[in-house]
Amino acid sequence: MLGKNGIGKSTLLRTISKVQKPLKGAVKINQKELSAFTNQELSTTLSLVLTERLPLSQLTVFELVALGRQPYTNWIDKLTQDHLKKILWAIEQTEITHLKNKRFYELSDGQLQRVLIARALAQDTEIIILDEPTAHLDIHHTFKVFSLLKKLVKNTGKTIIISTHEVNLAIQLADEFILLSEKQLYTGTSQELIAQNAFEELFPKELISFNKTLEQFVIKKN
Ligand SMILES: Nc1ncnc2c1ncn2[C@@H]1O[C@H](COP(=O)(O)OP(=O)(O)OP(=O)(O)O)[C@@H](O)[C@H]1O
Repeated sequence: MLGKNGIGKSTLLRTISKVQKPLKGAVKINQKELSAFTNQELSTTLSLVLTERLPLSQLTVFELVALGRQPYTNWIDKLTQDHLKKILWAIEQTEITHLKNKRFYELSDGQLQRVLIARALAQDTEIIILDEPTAHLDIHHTFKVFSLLKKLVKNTGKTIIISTHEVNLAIQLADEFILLSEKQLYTGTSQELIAQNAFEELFPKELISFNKTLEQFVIKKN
């Protein structure tokens, strides 16, 4: 999901994930109105990864990821072999095995982001929603998170929806776009959006412009 600052990306993601009520209209997941989902149903259908700082606690990385199993267990001390398997799989997929026993407050932003993705994976939902998952990351860690998400889509068939300002990277990696602009909402593949000149609507044209051949935004020389 792309759109300039303040256009409404987080609001739309919060609406899709039932954190807030729709300002207008309705949300349906698999033909069912979101308002008809119980909390239990929703937490086994959709997981949400936000960039907000977590409340301070003594939780280890393993325990934080294990919390993803809460919709199925309620208590960490009742983890069965099946739960354990899913938690370890999530840890392995996100390549955080070496961090398993660390306290989560010891982690770098890039490591924490992978841990939160692991928790969402452990939650085992069809849909994962991430609001600006690379907000505080350098270009290397941004790419690491993007390629991890791409790998997960390929390996698990999950639907992963992210909002991002990393337009150039998204054009290379995302299968489909939702692009919010003041005029309208565009959806489709990058090629479909390029054909509609949708990327040009993201930003004012004085400083950067969209280069259709490169399929990237470039800085204007003068
Ligand atoms: N459909 C809407 N109608 C009216 N107000 C809206 C709508 N969507 C969002 N807003 C308001 O616009 C403001 C910015 O929204 P939001 O934080 O969702 O934008 P954003 O695209 O996520 O911004 P950023 O990229 O800076 O994080 C908020 O005050 C929000 O309440």
